Formats: sequence, structure tokens, C-alpha cells
Amino acid sequence: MSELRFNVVEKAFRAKPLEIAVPSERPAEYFGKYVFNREKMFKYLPAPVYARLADAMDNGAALDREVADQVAEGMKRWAMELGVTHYTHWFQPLTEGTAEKHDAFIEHDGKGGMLEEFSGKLLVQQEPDASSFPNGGIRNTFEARGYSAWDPSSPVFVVDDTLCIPTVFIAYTGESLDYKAPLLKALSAVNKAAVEVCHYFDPEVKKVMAYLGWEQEYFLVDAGLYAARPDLLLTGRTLMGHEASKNQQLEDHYFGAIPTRVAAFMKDLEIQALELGIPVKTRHNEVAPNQFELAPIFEECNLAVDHNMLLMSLMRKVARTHGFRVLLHEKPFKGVNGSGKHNNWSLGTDTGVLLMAPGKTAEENLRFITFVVNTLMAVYRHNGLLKASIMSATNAHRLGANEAPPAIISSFLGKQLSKVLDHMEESSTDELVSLGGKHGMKLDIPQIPELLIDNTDRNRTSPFAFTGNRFEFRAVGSEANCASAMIALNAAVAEQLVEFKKEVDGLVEKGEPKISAIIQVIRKYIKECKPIRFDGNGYSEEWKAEAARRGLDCETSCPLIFDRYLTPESIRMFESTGVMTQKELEARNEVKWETYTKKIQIEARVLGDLVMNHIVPVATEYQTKLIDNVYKMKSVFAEEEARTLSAENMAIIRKIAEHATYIKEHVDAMVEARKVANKIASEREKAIAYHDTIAPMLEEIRYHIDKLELIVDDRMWTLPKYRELLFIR
Ligand SMILES: NC(=O)CC[C@H](N)C(=O)O
Repeated sequence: MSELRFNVVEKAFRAKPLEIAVPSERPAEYFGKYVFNREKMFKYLPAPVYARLADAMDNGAALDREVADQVAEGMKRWAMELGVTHYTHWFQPLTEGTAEKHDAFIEHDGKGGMLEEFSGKLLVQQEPDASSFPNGGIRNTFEARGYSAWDPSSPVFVVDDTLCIPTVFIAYTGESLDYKAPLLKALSAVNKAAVEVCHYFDPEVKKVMAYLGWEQEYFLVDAGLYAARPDLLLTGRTLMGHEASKNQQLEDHYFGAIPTRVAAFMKDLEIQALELGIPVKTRHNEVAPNQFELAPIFEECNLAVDHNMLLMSLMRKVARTHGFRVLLHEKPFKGVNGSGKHNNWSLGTDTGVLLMAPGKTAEENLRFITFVVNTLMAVYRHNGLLKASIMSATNAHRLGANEAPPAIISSFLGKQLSKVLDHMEESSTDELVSLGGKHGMKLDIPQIPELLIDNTDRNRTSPFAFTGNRFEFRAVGSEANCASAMIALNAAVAEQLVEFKKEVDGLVEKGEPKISAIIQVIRKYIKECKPIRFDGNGYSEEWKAEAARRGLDCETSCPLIFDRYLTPESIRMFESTGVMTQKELEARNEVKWETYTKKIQIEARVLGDLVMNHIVPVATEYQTKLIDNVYKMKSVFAEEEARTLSAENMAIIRKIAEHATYIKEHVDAMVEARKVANKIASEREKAIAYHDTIAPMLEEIRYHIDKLELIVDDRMWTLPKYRELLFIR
């Protein structure tokens, strides 16, 4: 009998919610307790130093060594009051996670003792020996120089005894080796391009920020049950497991009362997140059993990305304290909803205008339409690339079912906005702009309700949905670094806005009044990007055919989707916006292909191990029991009667043999296929081989394992079942 499984099930069942020490202050008071935010900067830095740092944060001004030294000194003083002994450059390599190497403040004092020091030099730049991170061939291990450099726009924070300094991670030769560096470049590109376009409407605008509000979905599984599933432990998802009889059919989990043990986890997590300055706001049960969601208030994009990365590591830590493991994988369980991280994206000006929100006047609405239509154009022109930006071996399992968008990028606008765009398309420019009144101009743009947010209908199958004052990029996966999607989107929009300005200015130079020039170009774009607009059911077969007819990217193979980073249009876009060079794009793709291969490779090995060490032995043991019974029946009953009475058992014995044979043969075949694929030198070709030959085998083998799970005596089955993983909390 399987003891581990029953022990962990029993323990999980008896688990109680943890007592949480709720701070006596209100959240607004402990918010940012562990962040060196402006309030602390003001307190710990001399006034002129504070001013210089604020300038660096707001306007990207350079900081000289002297100022950096003083900033470091203030930071150190603040951190030491919190008991901090170490510092680290905290960065985001191409692994989807974060990286940190802690150093103590201590230095020799030259008199045989120690003193604690933290200079501007250490704050601003470091050369971590980080040669083992994926770099796609930009750095050879024998010349592993790469350095991390402080990003003053994201405040430093304290975790435990360590002062964490958000940094970019760059090769000595200047190429980015992380997500932050290209993200900052993309944000600067979109700022520059959008400010220029804003000047058509308001010359006062000096800065445009991209905003991001992510929605983090996740599963919680009891830690004991998790430990008894090698596949969860090593791959983050279940590679086998038959659906439970009840899963999410009744939709009774969604928005339901939060289970007490989970509520304790959430409270603890939220307190710690708020202390780290992450403005967490919303929590609820998601659709799948044991699935939950957490969402903050939207923030400036770079900060939001850092906060999401920080939150994911905090979630992992806090879950352990509560006897849970958090699953951030996009599809940990077959047959129920996967987890996304919908990225709510918008642009806003330093004058307080949300550019994706309709305004009161016709001119404000023209500005709104200008930004919406340019976004649609960018998404249309780079739909394949945007898909590549969210694609991974793990997210591939999620797309196309259970309320996750399909692997074809399209945009849902809803009835109201579609009507406005259709009207503009159908009317002539003259009809839209007429002379009149004392303002000298009248715009015939249908009134748009200011509060579209409450009016827009929703479409859960849309990868890029307009939701009233922002776009929701729903295709982003729960485990991903949002930066990947945000780099591609902001860069594409930046390129598009530059293009738009060029066209409008061209017309103005030819004597066209500004407003009608804008309208003319917008009308042209509305026609051109029409194929990206789709409000229907993204899961239907008709849409797949229709999307292909419209020329949208319909590729579903993950390694081939990565090719979209290297098309001439993508390279041109990234290079013209200064976000990434061709060399960087090529290197990153090497990493993507290699990571893809390794993930499937690990899954294949884990499944092979499960089959040989858990499933087949248990199935055979049960089969032997049945055979024993058949023999014994013969000794109790006459031959004919024994045969009749044992017919069912004989059928099961045969079924077990058939499934076990299939499984063993295919695991062997999978090992052989891997050997062949592993010999392929090109990372791209190898990933394709893994996608085309090995990944499907995992599914085929799984089918037979899941059948065995239904037949074999439950007492003997060693691996926690779906009903246990999904319903014990
Ligand atoms: N209710 C929802 O929005 C579900 C979303 C779904 N979990 C996804 O994968 O994106």
C-alpha cells in the first residue's frame, strides 16, 4: 500500500490556518516600510542630493560619483537602522526569475578590525561573476564579463537582512543580458514618440508614461501533496493525472468564499507586499479549484514589472510558511483553467491625461482615437511578434482553451468603440471636420461615454481586449516576466507613433490643416488594421480559418513562433526604436530555443522516471493480485464457472498489460527520439525536434497512464490524485 500518499492526504486535511500577526498600524502607514522611497530619501539625504536623485528618477538625469556616494551613505544609514547587514544588485536575467548575490557591508579597517561601508561605486555598478546565466552566445564563459548597473527609477528595498538594488544586467560589450535594460529603452522610446504626438493636442506635455496593471493568477497546493508529486516538484505541472469527477463544472469556486487557510496566506502575503511598496488591492478565488488571483493598482510599467517579479518570489516564500506551494505554471492541471497574468496596459501624460480613455470634447476624443488606432496598428503590424513575446513551453499549454486566448493575436474593441471607428472609416475627412462656430472647427466624432469601463462588454477569448481606458493583453502567462510582453508592445507602439507623426507632418507640410491631416491618416489606419479587430469567439474553427485569410499569424509551434523576433520587420522595429540590436535579438532567441528544449527534456525525463518507478510497478502489482485471484477462483469453482466469474478480472489484467506495454514502449521510443534530437547542433532545429517529436509523446503516454489510474486499486496508487491536489486546502 502506498503510505506517503495517504499520510500527506491525511496531514493536509488536518492542516489549520496559520495565525497572522496583523500590524497595529493601518496599511497606508506601513506601506513601503522597507522601501527607500521619496519620503525616506528626503529624510536620509542632504537636500541637494535628494534633488539630484529625484531628477535622475524622473528625468533619467545622470548621477555623478560624488552624488552617488552620498546617496549610498544615506541608503546604508536607513538600511542599518532596519538591521541590514548585506546588499545585492537585484536583476532579471533571461531565466524568468530574479538573481541576487549578497555581499556584506564589512571591510577591513586597516587596524585589524572591521567597518561597514557602502560606497556610490558599489551602488551604481558591479561586476558580478554571473557567467552561468543564459546569454545566447553573447558572452563566452572564458570571458564572462558582464556588469549590473543601478536603475534609479525603481527604488531600492530591503528583504530580510539585505538591501536590494534593482539593476540592469549588461554584457561588457554593451548588449543587454536581462529584461530590464530593453524594457527601459522601450519605455523611453514610447515616451519620446508619444510626447511628440501629444503635442498635436497639447504642447504642455513633457512626458508620457506607460502604465501596467498585472493580474497574477496562481494555484496553491498543500506542501505535502506537492512533495509526493515528482512532476510538480521538478516541472511545475502535473505530467499525468486523470481529471477528478468534479472539477470546475459548477463554477462554484470562482469568486467564492476564500478558504480560511488560503485567506491566512493571502493576508500574510499582502502585508509583506505592502511593506515592500507593492500596492496590492484585489484578491479572489479564480475559476479552477484551488486557483486564486491577486492584483495591484496599476503603476508605471518598469516599477510594475519589478513589483511583479518581487511579488512572485514573495509568494513562493510565504506559501511555504503556510504549508502550501504556489504554482505559477500556466497550466499545472489538465482539463481546468490555466493561469494567466493579464497585462493591463495604457499610456498617460505628466499632465494627468490617460491617453487610452475617451475625453469630454471632440478634440479629446480625437486624441483618444489617435492613440487607440495607433496601438491597433502596432498590434496588427507586429501580431506575430507580440505572440512570440508571450510564448513559452509552459504558456503553450494554456493558450486556446479555458478562458485563455488562442495563439492568434487579435483585438476586441466592443460595440461602442467599434461603432466610432466604423463611423470614421465610412465618413469622408470633410464630413468629419467641418468649419463652424467660434472655434473654427467642428469634429463629427460620435460622443463616447466617458465611463466606457462600465460599458464595455468583455470577451475572455480575446488576446488583446480594450476595456474602457486601457488594453488588456490577456495572452501573457502567469509565470512570465511581464517585461517580455511590455518590451515588444511599447517598442511596437513607439515605432508606430513615429510613423504616424511622419505621415501627419508630411500632410501638414503640403498645406493640410493639422486636424484634418490627423483624421486622414487615422482613417487610412482604421482601414489598414481592420484585420486585427475581432469581437467574436476566438476558440471557433471559423475564426482560425478567417484569421488565416486575414493574414494574421496563425503559427502554433512555439519554436517557430520565436522566429518572429528575427523577421526583417521586427529587427527594423527594435533597431529603429533603439530597444535591441539584431545581435541581441539573435542571442535572445538562442536562449529561448535552448530553454524550450530543456523544459521538454526535463519533462520527458521526469515522466520516464514516474513510469518506471511509480506507475508500471504499481500497475503490475495490482495485476499480479488479480492474476492470483483468477488462479484461486479456479480452486473454489468449477472450471467453467470460474472462467465466467473471472471474466471481468481477466479483462482488467489484459487492459493493464496493454496500457503498460504501450507506456513502456513509448517511453523507450521517447528516449531514442531524445538521443536523436540531442545530436542536433542548431538550438532552433533542436527545439523544433523536441516540439514536433517529443512533446506529443508526452501526451500520448499520459493518456495511457491516466487510464491506468482509473483501473488500479486506489490504495496502491502512490501519486496524489487530481481530486486531492485540487480540493484539499
Ligand atoms: N476569469 C478569467 O479571466 C480567467 C482567465 C484564465 N485563467 C486565463 O488563463 O487567462
